[in-house]
Amino acid sequence: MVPLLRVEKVNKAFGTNHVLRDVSLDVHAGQVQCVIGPSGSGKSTLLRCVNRLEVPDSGHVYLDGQPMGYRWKGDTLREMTSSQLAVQRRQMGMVFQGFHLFPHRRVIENVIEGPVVVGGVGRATARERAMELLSKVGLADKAEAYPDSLSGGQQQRVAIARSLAMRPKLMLFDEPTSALDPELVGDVLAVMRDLADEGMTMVVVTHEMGFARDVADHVVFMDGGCVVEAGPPGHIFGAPEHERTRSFLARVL
Ligand SMILES: Nc1ncnc2c1ncn2[C@@H]1O[C@H](COP(=O)(O)OP(=O)(O)OP(=O)(O)O)[C@@H](O)[C@H]1O
Repeated sequence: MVPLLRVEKVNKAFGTNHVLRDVSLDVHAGQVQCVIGPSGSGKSTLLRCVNRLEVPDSGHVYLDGQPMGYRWKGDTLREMTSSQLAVQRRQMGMVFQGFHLFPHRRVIENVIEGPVVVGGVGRATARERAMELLSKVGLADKAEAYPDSLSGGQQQRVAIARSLAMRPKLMLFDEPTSALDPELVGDVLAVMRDLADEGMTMVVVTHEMGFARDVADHVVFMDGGCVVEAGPPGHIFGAPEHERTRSFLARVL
């Protein structure tokens, strides 16, 4: 079966800093993969290469069998134009550590912006769907509020609803709870857990080991820009094979 997402031997350097080294992974539809590892190991860069916010130096990323950033013309691969790439990128939702909401627009406007402006969905339909999504993330009563009046955890849940409004095939989360006060982390993780239960395909860069252990189908441990070890959480957390994995887990658990 073709994986929904395939990362194939991706390399990325910033100057002399070789940040990703031959990173490969497959994510199948409905899977949750958590990427863990020490600070600076390349986790965020990997996600950014997946949705092509960064362009890999070599290697490829395939979404549903289609190479990200390229299209076939006859039997040669041609680089996409930026507007073609934007369309392709929309198939992935991305949630960052910061929430990047529009501060001067109400919560509901933040959620309907993408479908209306980019997706060409009518306002009434977009609004109805946005209200469903805000209910899903537990914030229907905040639809008319401005982002600044919400807690960080609530803003992050709005950011998740906003990504979902574009009906992505896949959600990428880059440390979505790292900027939150500890007491707000649980609500965001609960929303992500619900998404996982509903079958959303997710790649989650996280320092939340409990989430990785309990929710992931597959855990990828990165260190020094390499995938050191990957497998089911029972294997990574219960019986890691590599000393680097063991010493990382001993530090964080
Ligand atoms: N745009 C950039 N320009 C230059 N160097 C960068 C850039 N983005 C990332 N790096 C470098 O790449 C390395 C890996 O960073 P990255 O953010 O991918 O790691 P990470 O594993 O996500 O770390 P953390 O857990 O702290 O977020 C770091 O040395 C970082 O300084």
